[in-house]
Amino acid sequence: MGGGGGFDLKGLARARHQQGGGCPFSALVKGDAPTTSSGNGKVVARRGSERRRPPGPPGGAFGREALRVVASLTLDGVPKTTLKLAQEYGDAIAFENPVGLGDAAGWTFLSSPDDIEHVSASNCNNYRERFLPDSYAFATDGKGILATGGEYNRRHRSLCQPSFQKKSLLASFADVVTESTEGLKRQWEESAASCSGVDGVAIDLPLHMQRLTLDIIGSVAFSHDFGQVAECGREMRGEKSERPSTLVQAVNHFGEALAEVFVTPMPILRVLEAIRYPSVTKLRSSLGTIHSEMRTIIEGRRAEYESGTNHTDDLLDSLMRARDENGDPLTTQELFEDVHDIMGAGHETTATTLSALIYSITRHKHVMMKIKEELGRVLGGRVPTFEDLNELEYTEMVVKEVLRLYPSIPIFPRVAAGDDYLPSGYYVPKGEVVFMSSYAMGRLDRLWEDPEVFDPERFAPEMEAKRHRYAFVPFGAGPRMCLGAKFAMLSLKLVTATLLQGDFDLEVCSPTDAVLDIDWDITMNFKKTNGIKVALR
Ligand code: HEM
Repeated sequence: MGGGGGFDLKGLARARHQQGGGCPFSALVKGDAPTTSSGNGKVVARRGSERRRPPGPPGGAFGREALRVVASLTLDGVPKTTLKLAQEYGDAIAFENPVGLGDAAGWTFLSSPDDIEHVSASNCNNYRERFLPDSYAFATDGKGILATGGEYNRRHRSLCQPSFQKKSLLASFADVVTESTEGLKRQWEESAASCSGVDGVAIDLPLHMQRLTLDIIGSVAFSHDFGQVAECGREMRGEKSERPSTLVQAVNHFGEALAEVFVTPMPILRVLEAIRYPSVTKLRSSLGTIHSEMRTIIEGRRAEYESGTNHTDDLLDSLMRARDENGDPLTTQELFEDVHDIMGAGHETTATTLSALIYSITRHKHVMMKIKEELGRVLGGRVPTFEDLNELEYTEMVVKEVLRLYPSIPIFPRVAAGDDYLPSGYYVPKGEVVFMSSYAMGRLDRLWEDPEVFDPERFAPEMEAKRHRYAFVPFGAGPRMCLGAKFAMLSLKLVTATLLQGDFDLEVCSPTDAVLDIDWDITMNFKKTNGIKVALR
């Protein structure tokens, strides 16, 4: 993977060597450590013990090394920087925050499975809150699931979670996935059949996957057809594009505007709003449009319920029927907030993973052959269903290998509610922001043999059984784990199984790297178009 332009850590290695190979930058802070929790979640008294901090950049928060790390974050992006840090410093690294930026005590980056298990699961009560940039709370008014915490998050999660766990609902979502993908497959087949040139028809894979997943999430969430797969067909036939619907435009504008102001702190966002700064105005107006369009849909659905004419069975229906422990339903406003949040969380993440998935399969001919063999054996040309999922074992191994190399949310951060000690022995003070990097974990050679090699066999059941459960965490872990993980896995497998049974051959046009040097945009999703083009023949 690309490492250009980043920070040079030779100085660190030298310093480590001079100090006898240990961990030279660990700060030892003497003091009365408060009562804290052990790796298995039990409370242990650590009074009088040394508060050993993870290593940090020599020279402190304002030293040259720290500045180089900041430069790397800007130039290489957060995921690649976390990998470099993990390779150079080991399982944990801490940055102090002497000026109290963002109210964080400091920032710790973790990449050891034991520490990840401790923070995300076994001692999760100390790390319930997610750390997200202010822009997210600004855009969602502090509502929804992703950016909230405490009792609010618990109530909404518990109301929304059953929709992504109930077998009957997942089975009907699976039908939506295959139906939309069949639509795209037909467009691809028609284009391939009508193309006489030897080079085939080149398609912009990320764009097609974005459109496919928007159609899927629209149908699953509230039985709405965004008409994006049809747009792929029109484009491929060289027909005039249809003007996108108001809702599609608003969804796209919202994503663009959020990316533009993603790392802007709240006070500045407020000022930008007051002076009607274009990105903030775009954010507000697109959200207003999504809100009013979806409110109309939600109110229409309520009216159907009341008149007994409702025939849909989607996420919105499921949430309308849901009741909390007091028997209260979600209000119309809450329904909007949760459905919108879930759509946002599930759309681009799945689209970008699918791009990396189809690319990787197409690029590795032996993988393509093995998947096709499995599809032929299990499905024999028919459309896959929910019941087939368990049989598609090799396809699942390939999906997991793609998630290892290209987790579309590469980092999942938490805030420490109280002082704590990690299984690695390091001290975490209250208020510390703890970053867990699934990207770094997926590419460390202390966790994977030849991590840069694309090899689905590492996810064969016997190989998985030997591995630490928390070495592979593309969906995060613990009580804040991805709500849609099952649905995402189901979608990734079914889209692959449907498309690869199409009457066309797929060939990579560009790029040609075995492992993609993917860039993440500021919102932590892969950049929209990474120049991935495949040809249909
Ligand atoms: C390949 C696709 C996806 C990936 C890699 C992914 C990954 C993640 C990750 C890493 C988190 C943070 C977990 C943590 O902090 O422990 C997350 C949260 C979340 N995801 Fe996904 N996700 C995907 C698809 C989806 C889908 C399809 C949906 C729903 C339809 C969804 C809904 C959510 C929600 C609601 C949260 C917030 C949960 C909370 O804060 O309590 N995700 N996802």
